[in-house]
Amino acid sequence: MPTADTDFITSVARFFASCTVYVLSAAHTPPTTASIRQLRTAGASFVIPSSQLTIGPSSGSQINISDAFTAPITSDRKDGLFPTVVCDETGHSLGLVYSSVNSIKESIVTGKGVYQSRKHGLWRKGETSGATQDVVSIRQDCDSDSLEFKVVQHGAGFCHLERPSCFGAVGGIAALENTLLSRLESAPEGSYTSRLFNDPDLLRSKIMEEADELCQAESPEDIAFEAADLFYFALTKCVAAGVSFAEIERSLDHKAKKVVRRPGNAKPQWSTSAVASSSKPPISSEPPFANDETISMRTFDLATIEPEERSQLLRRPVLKSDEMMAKVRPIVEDVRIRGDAALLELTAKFDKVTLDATVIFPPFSPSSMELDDEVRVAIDKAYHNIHKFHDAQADRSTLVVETTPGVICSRFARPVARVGLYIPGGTAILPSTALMLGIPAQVAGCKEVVFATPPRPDGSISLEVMYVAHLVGATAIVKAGGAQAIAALAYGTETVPKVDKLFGPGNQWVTAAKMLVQNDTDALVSIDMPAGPSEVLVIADHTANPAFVAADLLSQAEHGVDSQVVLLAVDLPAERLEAIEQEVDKQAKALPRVDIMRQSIAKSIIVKTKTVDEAIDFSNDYAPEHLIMHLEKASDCVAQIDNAGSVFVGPFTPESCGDYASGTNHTLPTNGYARQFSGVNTQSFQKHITSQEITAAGLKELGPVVATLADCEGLAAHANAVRIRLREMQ
Ligand SMILES: NC(=O)c1ccc[n+]([C@@H]2O[C@H](COP(=O)([O-])OP(=O)(O)OC[C@H]3O[C@@H](n4cnc5c(N)ncnc54)[C@H](O)[C@@H]3O)[C@@H](O)[C@H]2O)c1
Ligand SMILES: N[C@H](CO)Cc1c[nH]c[nH+]1
Ligand SMILES: [Zn+2]
Repeated sequence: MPTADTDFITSVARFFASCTVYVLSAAHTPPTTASIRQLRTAGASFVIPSSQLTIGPSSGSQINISDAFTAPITSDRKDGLFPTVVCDETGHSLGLVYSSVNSIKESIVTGKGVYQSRKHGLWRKGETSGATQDVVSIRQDCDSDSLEFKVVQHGAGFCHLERPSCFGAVGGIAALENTLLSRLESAPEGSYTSRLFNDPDLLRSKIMEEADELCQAESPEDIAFEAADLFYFALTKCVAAGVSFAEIERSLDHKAKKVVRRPGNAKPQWSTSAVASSSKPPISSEPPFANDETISMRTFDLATIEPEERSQLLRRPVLKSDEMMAKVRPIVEDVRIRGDAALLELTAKFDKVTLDATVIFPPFSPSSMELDDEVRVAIDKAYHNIHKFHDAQADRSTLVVETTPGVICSRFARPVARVGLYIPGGTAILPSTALMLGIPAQVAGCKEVVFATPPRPDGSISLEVMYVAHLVGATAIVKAGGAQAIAALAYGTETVPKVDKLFGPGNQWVTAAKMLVQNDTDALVSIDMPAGPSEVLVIADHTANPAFVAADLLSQAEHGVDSQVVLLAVDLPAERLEAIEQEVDKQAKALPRVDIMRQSIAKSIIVKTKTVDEAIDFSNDYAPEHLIMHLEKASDCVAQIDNAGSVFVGPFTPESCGDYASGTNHTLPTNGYARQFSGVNTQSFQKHITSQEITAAGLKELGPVVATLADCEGLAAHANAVRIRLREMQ
């Protein structure tokens, strides 16, 4: 007849058959609150300090926990042993061993890995090799005839071949964690990981950057690529803080056990209004969901920020170029090797358009460019202004300088013969870019002018782009976008004509591909400049009209989620700045591309400055693509501008005019490249050749100088080419 005590023992034994025992080794005795909390967080039913291995009613029988744990286990082997899988804390298997009731009990009591050798009795792992183990948990399988030990392995590893696992190398996150731990201990000279350990700001920025990139990734390969980057930086943070991957897993398991679910909403700063989630956000005339969250920029005060923070503010929210290069390289290679077949496949993949052929040649049919009168007249007017300004820039004269009597040097321009013009068509089709690139090509006299632009969903090209192609005399139109279009133009395919120079703005795929092909000597192609996501910097003082300022900021923020706009507020009273911020919010919400603006504005900044000079210094360091000056003495300030793609002066000069029709070019350097590049102009389509003609008298004068310098360099043949003539003249 069962007593209360035997009932208790039976129920404890039954309970143990289905639970995990967590052992606190001698090192944890007495147990610390932290170690117990950690194990409880991991879901431990029992945390057993080795000094307290009995439980039960304080009066009456107490039960030894190791007895209770082993009671239900049965072996189906002749030798009565239990096959035991040993794995590390993250569940990677280290090897297969055997356990006996005695070895299990000793493991529970000591907290060390103890097993049963089939030949040599109890096997206290590491007793001779030093590769000991701390046992983290012991579990029975579903029918209680085999076990799993989770351990922290010390020394050279579990395997007798001094490898971490008997099954070979451990990869994935476990391997990454090991590498990070070894870098933390002793990093090789110049190790990037060690830089991350020592620079929390850099690590923070990388985590944010990678999280953003993961959100933007679309294809399965890109998502895997970005997630791996994010894991790397996140784990670096954990390792630096002494947090193991096992702890992360325990926290996950613990969360999974929670009965009450959190609502799961994002914090305000990470809601869709604040974070880029896709390179192609939905564009609709109505916001897809009611979103009343304020659309606002982050504000900084130049007077109170550290120099390091100022440098951070000068950086754009774009992907690092080496990361973009790694993504773009396979696309470019594919087109280089497989030509049209790859181009058609990539167009189907990225633009979701299945085409039979990619290139169309003139004459273009009238129906492919039939426009409303209003649009055609507007394009014609824009064409006129842009042509006028670019025609004036053409270098048609020959420069002639007589440097020494009888030594005549000259320089003259020739068109680049074959040019490729990229016209963006991702989130918006930009016929204006076709004008901005096609007109200077036409003025310069380029022989082959090849357009490339992503096709529309039905496989056609927009009527407006076709009309501009006709106006500027395009010789071919490639229906492709992104990196694949750039590769096709750079290398040529069976049908796409190869070009000598590539022009045009585009998203990060286009810009990275341009940078990549210009470095390939096989392509023998040059580029205009890196013209990536649009940006604008507005400097505003007390005279600025808040509605105008907001409208100018939004005009570039609507280009894409990776655009950035900057407002430099010069000594603005709080109410004035607030009025601008309210206008940004109000106007953005009334515009069709509000979803894009929510994301680009969230990455954008307001910087407060005390003086105009401070603002201009900041702007020169930022080197914006567009600079708008809403200043009392805007015209006077132009002389102070050293770095900018294009400058817009005064309250009645919206940047949009430069984008479309005033005459200046809108293809401009972004991402700070205005420090060293000009925007596209007519001379971008020209190259210069120098020439010289020297008379006998001129050579008599100059020849000895040349011969002396050639002697200095030890290049006797050079000197000889002069002296042979001088001798002839004597
Ligand atoms: N700096 C300048 O002068 C200037 C002028 C006009 C426009 N812009 C900028 O040009 C950009 C235009 O970008 P867009 O995206 O609208 O058009 P886009 O034509 O530059 O890019 C669209 C193409 O990108 C490729 N692509 C998109 N996501 C991809 C992915 N995940 N993998 C591989 N390929 C992918 C696709 O092939 C698609 O056809 C904007 O950022 C705008 O601000 C700059
Ligand atoms: N602002 C862009 C250059 O960064 C050009 C453009 C085209 N259409 C409208 N805007
Ligand atoms: Zn624009």
